[in-house]
Amino acid sequence: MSDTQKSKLTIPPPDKVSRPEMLRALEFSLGSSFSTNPISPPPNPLIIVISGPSGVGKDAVIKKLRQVRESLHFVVTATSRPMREGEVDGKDYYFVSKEEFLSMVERNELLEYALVYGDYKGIPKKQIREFMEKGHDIVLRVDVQGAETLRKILGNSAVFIFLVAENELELVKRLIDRKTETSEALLVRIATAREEVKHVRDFDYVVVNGEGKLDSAVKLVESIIDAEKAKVRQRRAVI
Ligand SMILES: Nc1ncnc2c1ncn2[C@@H]1O[C@H](COP(=O)(O)OP(=O)(O)OP(=O)(O)O)[C@@H](O)[C@H]1O
Repeated sequence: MSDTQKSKLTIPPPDKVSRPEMLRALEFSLGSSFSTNPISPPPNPLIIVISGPSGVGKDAVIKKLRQVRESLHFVVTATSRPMREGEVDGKDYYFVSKEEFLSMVERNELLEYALVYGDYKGIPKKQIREFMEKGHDIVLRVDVQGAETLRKILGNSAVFIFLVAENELELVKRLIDRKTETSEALLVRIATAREEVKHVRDFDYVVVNGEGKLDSAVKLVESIIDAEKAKVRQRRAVI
């Protein structure tokens, strides 16, 4: 009789013993006790880059995501653009002067920065490091140009999500209705958006933020995050 056959004999029928007795018998037969260690290690903190053309709804999606996912850290971008009505310094952006911004660049404090429509925007590195160390996932909101730079810096160590409207007309309507741009600025943004949508292939995921369907877009972003956290081969970003 083989060893396996012998050990099988020592296991009582399941209907004759309690669960603890059964566990003991199984452990005895296998020669080791059952582990309570997690089978998979905890997922790495994730960097999620959310991008898309101007007016597509990046801020709107992020605002909603902030309400439903408190564990995410939304990096506050530094910008030299003037504050819009209703915006709060330190919450929406860190509003700094052009001079202050350029000294942050000189001190190498920014992960990425760019001059966008005449204003500087950049991502403070320190904030990302601090929150990743605490185990938080990080959300970066950048324009398409910024996403391309970040891809060069971070490669596949971050997940890149491209937001689009259902079609060009809807995007233009949204920008018109927002009433935050002059006519000239509006024209530049629309012309740029036309070019930017061609860059969708550089991203990992595309999410349609359809008219009146903000909730669905946010749900899809949440599903992407969940799927990323369940990946066997996790991304590992080092800033
Ligand atoms: N799903 C949606 N349906 C209808 N309106 C929307 C939707 N998503 C966003 N909007 C509206 O469209 C306008 C543009 O959205 P938002 O300001 O979030 O865009 P953005 O991508 O952050 O733009 P920018 O890059 O210029 O800052 C806002 O007035 C916003 O309320």
